[in-house]
Amino acid sequence: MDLFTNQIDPNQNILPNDGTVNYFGPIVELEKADFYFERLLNTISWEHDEIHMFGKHITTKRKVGWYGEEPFEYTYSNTTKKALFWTPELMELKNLTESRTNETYNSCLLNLYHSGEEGMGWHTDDERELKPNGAIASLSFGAERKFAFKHKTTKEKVELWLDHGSLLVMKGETQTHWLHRLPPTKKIGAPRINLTFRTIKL
Ligand SMILES: O=C(O)CCC(=O)C(=O)O
Ligand SMILES: [Fe+2]
Repeated sequence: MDLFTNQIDPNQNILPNDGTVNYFGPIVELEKADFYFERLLNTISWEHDEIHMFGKHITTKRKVGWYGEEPFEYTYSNTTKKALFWTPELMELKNLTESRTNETYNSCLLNLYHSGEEGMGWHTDDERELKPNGAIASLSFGAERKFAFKHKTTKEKVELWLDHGSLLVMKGETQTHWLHRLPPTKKIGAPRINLTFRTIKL
């Protein structure tokens, strides 16, 4: 079943079972969201992601940034990155996200998608450095994009649109039972920046 949420209720779990995902809709007003998009675009140390998979070396079109309260090392797809210290905007956005989600985070992975043709394939955020079942909060700026969940065993799908300035949180057993992705599309030309606040195990 495909579900498109048009009514926004942050208390509603958009997953039918095996995890919790809440969509808050936009949590910063439009002008502020435009400001953050511009600022993040110009101040984050964006780098192409180097992925080592199946013996191949791939450079993604999408760019990434990795920040945190300590120089945490984070390994995914056989690449290790060392976190840079929070920028002022990241610190503000972290505080806002913590107060809205009632959770704490110590790091943030940023993704810059230059257009709809860049996306992210099916995956779970369950790297060994992350606190098991820790909340992952996702902030989006720029082009509105579709986001999808797929249950690992039942294959059930849940889809929604992530708006400019919006917040989504994935909690509980979500990463154990569900995959998620950002599908690529030729219909969207504008760029998008996504921030996922995470907790690295100390
Ligand atoms: O861009 C997004 O909305 C999702 C990013 C994501 O899933 C990730 O960084 O792990
Ligand atoms: Fe993810």
